[in-house]
Amino acid sequence: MSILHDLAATIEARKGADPDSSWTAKLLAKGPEKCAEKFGEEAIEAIIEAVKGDRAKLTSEAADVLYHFLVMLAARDVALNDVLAELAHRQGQSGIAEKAARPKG
Ligand SMILES: N=c1c2ncn([C@@H]3O[C@H](COP(=O)(O)OP(=O)(O)OP(=O)(O)O)[C@@H](O)[C@H]3O)c2ncn1[C@@H]1O[C@H](COP(=O)(O)O)[C@@H](O)[C@H]1O
Repeated sequence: MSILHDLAATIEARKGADPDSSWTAKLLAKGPEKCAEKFGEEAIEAIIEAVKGDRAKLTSEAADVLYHFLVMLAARDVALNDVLAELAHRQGQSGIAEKAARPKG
């Protein structure tokens, strides 16, 4: 099992846990909108480090992004495996070819 799967399982197990004992439970208790907002904040922090070019800080912020991304998915009951299956489905398909094949309008 990958670290992302382990983390997703931990997050899932925090649903309904005591918000005073777990950051994940606290975040989930605030609802999916707050989880999405927090993900957005973390993404912006990662963007700032990417623009600055500080690789160590970008690495740390990227970890925050991945964690909060998984919390956001869990808040809306979207399984990590479904996201990975979507990525697998896209494998071998060029992004340029996919865009060109989209219906016009
Ligand atoms: N990977 C993480 C992880 N990354 C970041 N965070 C927390 O996310 C929070 C938000 O980080 P910020 O720096 O943005 O916090 P902040 O600036 O105080 O937040 P604001 O008040 O500004 O909104 C911090 O409390 C971090 O500790 C995480 N909390 C938990 N995990 C994982 O989730 C597991 C379960 O954690 P608990 O749910 O707390 O038991 C842990 O064992 C870890 O594996």
